[in-house]
Amino acid sequence: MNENNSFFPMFVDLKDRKIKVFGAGKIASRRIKTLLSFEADITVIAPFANETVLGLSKEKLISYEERPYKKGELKDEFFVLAATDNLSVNDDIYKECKEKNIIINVSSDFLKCDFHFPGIARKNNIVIGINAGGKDHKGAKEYTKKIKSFLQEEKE
Ligand SMILES: C[C@@]1(CC(=O)O)c2cc3[nH]c(cc4nc(cc5[nH]c(cc(n2)[C@H]1CCC(=O)O)[C@@](C)(CC(=O)O)[C@@H]5CCC(=O)O)C(CC(=O)O)=C4CCC(=O)O)c(CCC(=O)O)c3CC(=O)O
Ligand SMILES: NC(=O)C1=CN([C@@H]2O[C@H](COP(=O)(O)OP(=O)(O)OC[C@H]3O[C@@H](n4cnc5c(N)ncnc54)[C@H](O)[C@@H]3O)[C@@H](O)[C@H]2O)C=CC1
Repeated sequence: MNENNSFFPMFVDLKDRKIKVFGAGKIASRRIKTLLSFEADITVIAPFANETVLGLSKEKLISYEERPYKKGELKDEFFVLAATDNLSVNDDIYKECKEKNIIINVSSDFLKCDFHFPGIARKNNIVIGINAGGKDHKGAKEYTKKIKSFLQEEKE
């Protein structure tokens, strides 16, 4: 992993891309909502899902499979988010992705991320992604808030 340098902000077309999310709690659901706004094709796998995930599944905006991660299940995902609250499960998902060359983001370990999930501020066609290299989550959150309000206050 790249521990010293910054990550490159690659702006990617997610429309209809297959994304698997393991975990359906606070962090997973926040990220699923963001990814949906970029029109990704999302499957969520978790034994328990929160209201947000259940609601999105009911509206058929995502697929939800009520079960734990099964070793060997990954195949042709564009990328995978490991956002369970079980570190060893997150680690198993990470290892399978590495073996299969699938891009992976592990929310419990910044070193096990091929990419980081950014804070996002959007207005019309402008999309701004904020990242602090895994070294300052609070800073990323604060700058996201500041930039969001800057974009809102700006005249059309
Ligand atoms: C490296 C990264 C990898 C990735 O997951 O992609 C990562 C990793 C980790 N975060 C942790 C904790 C927290 N992260 C947040 C918030 C955000 N974290 C986000 C991104 C990232 N987090 C990636 C790049 C980070 C960077 O830029 O430096 C944001 C920007 C986007 C988003 O999550 O949507 C979002 C703000 C957006 C917004 O609010 O707009 C909060 C606050 C909160 O949730 O309110 C806390 C609580 C603690 C606190 O307050 O400090 C832990 C410890 C977990 C534990 O110990 O259990 C790890 C694991 C580790 O560091 O190894
Ligand atoms: N990157 C970030 O911004 C942050 C990351 N975290 C990390 O994110 C992870 C998730 O945190 P929360 O969403 O708050 O947890 P949560 O407790 O709200 O949700 C956990 C989810 O994982 C699922 N799960 C448990 N075992 C599973 C398995 N074997 N297969 C599939 N799903 C499984 C549960 O059913 C549940 O849906 C934690 O590891 C935490 O350390 C926490 C705070 C911020």
